[in-house]
Amino acid sequence: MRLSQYLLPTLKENPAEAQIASHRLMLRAGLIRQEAAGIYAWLPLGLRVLRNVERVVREEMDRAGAVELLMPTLQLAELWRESGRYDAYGPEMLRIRDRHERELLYGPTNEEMVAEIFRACVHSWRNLPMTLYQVQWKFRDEQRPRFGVMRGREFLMKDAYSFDLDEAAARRSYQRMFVAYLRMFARMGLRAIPMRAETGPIGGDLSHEFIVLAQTGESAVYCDKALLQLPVPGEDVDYAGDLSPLIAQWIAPYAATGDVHDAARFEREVPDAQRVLARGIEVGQIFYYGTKYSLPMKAHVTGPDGAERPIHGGCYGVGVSRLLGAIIEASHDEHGIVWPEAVAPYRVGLVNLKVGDARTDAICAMLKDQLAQAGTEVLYDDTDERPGAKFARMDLIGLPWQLIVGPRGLETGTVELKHRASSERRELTAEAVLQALA
Ligand SMILES: Nc1ncnc2c1ncn2[C@@H]1O[C@H](COS(=O)(=O)NC(=O)[C@@H](N)CS)[C@@H](O)[C@H]1O
Repeated sequence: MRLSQYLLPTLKENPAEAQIASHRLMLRAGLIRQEAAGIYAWLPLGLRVLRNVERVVREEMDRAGAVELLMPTLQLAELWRESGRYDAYGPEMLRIRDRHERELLYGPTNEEMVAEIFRACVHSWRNLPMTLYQVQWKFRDEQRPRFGVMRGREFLMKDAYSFDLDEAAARRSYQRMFVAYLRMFARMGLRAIPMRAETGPIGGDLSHEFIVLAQTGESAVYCDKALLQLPVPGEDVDYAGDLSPLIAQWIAPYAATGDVHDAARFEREVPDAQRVLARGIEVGQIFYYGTKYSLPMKAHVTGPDGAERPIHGGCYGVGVSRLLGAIIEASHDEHGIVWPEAVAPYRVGLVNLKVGDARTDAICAMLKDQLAQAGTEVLYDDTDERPGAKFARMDLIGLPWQLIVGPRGLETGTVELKHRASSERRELTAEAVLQALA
């Protein structure tokens, strides 16, 4: 992609309204633009990252056996009257009337709707276990949207819902999602810690939040340092097997957010040197809620004994748009964003220091084509701005690699390859660069 034909409205100054690094950097790097309080336009570079985060989430959900569908953002109010949550949900719910005066709402979550789809389509225990998921925009009319996409009003969520014959089976579905969450956040370069959590408006009696440690996080975090060193399950993890021993490793050490923290227990169980007191960002939350929705919504199946019974359910949410903020909070420096390779919008920023010079133009064209053939996405800075401005912008948008082509380097037949995260620079021949990036 040529920068001269791209939309990348970077900002020199820190916007006054941005209080945390990720909000500042997402605006300055031209990833998003606020259209209303808590409502953002996703500009080209930000959208590429959002799609990459979605890809990692989908891959791990699919690996764990979940099946993707897509539900509408608009829902009938009567669906929420069936579960009794319509009035209980409160002012966060955006209520809409259509031209026929029918009561609709912009979905903050989809437990009722997925139960309606399930009860219409599935009637036998032979179809279970089943976990359905979607990646869909949600609306919650937060009283104080803030920190950019971290607490928005319209935001992108992966929400999954499991359906099982009984509690034991439902807990196994819960364990599969727990492991899938450990994997997906690790692949995004994050260390997300599972913590027991309150269940709130979603309900149920078992829930874990997945928290990424960050100074600016909204949640207070107390945990055993052991949790920061546990190995994340590999891609060969056996989802059909018993995940209990693996899960036990992750829930044995003390971990709690401020609202459920037991100070006495923390002091008793965790040696001083192992105690972590930090702040964190909730990037995902999973719930087991049994028959909370299947009873009122009559989501039943016929069991092996021929009797009808309500399914046992759970739901599993990931803040897909929030993750861009969380990743930046966890991975930036004084020059800007440092994207992990798995989610970076482009892998290489190719900088031509003398656009219009036949030799630099030719080398850049060759490198861009060769890298594209090798499957490496390149953002080509073919603008005629000064080198200093080009370097600063490349550092700000945080692509993993910078490939700098200038007349002086070409005198000695070399180009410069810079690794953004380590700032390590190497003068290499074009061939060596292609090898290094293979
Ligand atoms: N206002 C918001 N802005 C951005 N992300 C949010 C917001 N509210 C929640 N999230 C993200 O969405 C995730 C799931 O939200 S939730 O309320 O915990 N869970 C649910 O809604 C369940 N229905 C999941 S299936 C949260 O862990 C958080 O990462």
